[in-house]
Amino acid sequence: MPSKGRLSEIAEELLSQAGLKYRRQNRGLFARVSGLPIDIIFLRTDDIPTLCAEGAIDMGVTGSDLVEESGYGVSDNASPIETRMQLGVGRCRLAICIPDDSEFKSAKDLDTKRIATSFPTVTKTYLAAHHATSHLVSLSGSVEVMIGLGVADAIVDLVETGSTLAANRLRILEEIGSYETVLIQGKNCRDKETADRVVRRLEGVVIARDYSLLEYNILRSKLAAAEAITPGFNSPTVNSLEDSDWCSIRVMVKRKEVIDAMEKLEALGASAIMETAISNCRL
Ligand SMILES: Nc1ncnc2c1ncn2[C@@H]1O[C@H](COP(=O)(O)OP(=O)(O)OP(=O)(O)O)[C@@H](O)[C@H]1O
Ligand SMILES: O=P(O)(O)OC[C@H]1O[C@H](OP(=O)(O)OP(=O)(O)O)[C@H](O)[C@@H]1O
Ligand SMILES: [Mg+2]
Repeated sequence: MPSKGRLSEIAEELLSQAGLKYRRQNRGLFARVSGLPIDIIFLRTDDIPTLCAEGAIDMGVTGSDLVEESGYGVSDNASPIETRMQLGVGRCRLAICIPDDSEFKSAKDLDTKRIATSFPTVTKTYLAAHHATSHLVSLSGSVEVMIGLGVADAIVDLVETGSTLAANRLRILEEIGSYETVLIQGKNCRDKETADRVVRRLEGVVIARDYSLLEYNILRSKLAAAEAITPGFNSPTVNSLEDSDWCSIRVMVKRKEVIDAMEKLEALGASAIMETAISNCRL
């Protein structure tokens, strides 16, 4: 688990919702999960891919950007780590950024220019693919101020809301990739059965966060049209009502699609449409 920083909070909340309970004392670096054969080690987020690849840890929560930067992320059989799950949180983009008033038009224009970044490997690969060889200045943080300091002509850094860029009068030239928090597993994981249990538990939480349960009543004659609006995970559950012309539906719907689905169902004549949040599930 990440020992500090934004991913530490994200990971703590996910594990707790998945019922993996542990007590971390005074920002200690080690904790034991109650009732499961799992020990947690708190490490720097950016060291987690390497330590998993080296077999020091069996699984880890980290950013997919850091997995890619570590060089261990290539998904082929020789890779010492695999991404078991995308956790649906910590979403961000890695982008080449330049001053608001810069005249650079594309990555190619950065050939022979100076680029400050905490992602030298990913940056180098991207630039090479775009026929640019730049001088990379590798730093571990506060990259956005480097253009102002005269250290670089452009930067490659993570962007989430874009507020740090705006505050430093920078804009995105090109996006290199989109990333999120992931659960990784080492190839020589010592207890694959427990690893699978962790994955199943986290899946329950991650899917539940993404989906709501929608219930509504609909005329049987409109069932096919309603199913087209809310197809569900496999298919909706259909129950009979006292009035045999009607039926009641229970179905999983992506949270961000619920309002839209509700409107369409209402227009179709559905009634008693209700959304319920799911806190955990097994599908
Ligand atoms: N706005 C963001 N900025 C940076 N990283 C983000 C952002 N949103 C999500 N992330 C993810 O968080 C990871 C960094 O996590 P970390 O736990 O090191 O947090 P941090 O708050 O950046 O810590 P630090 O104080 O060491 O910079 C990134 O690699 C990325 O995957
Ligand atoms: O688009 P935004 O929402 O503004 O987020 C992006 C900023 O957040 C991160 O910095 P962080 O807070 O981790 O500080 P750091 O540079 O010290 O790592 C990242 O390196 C960007 O600077
Ligand atoms: Mg940071």
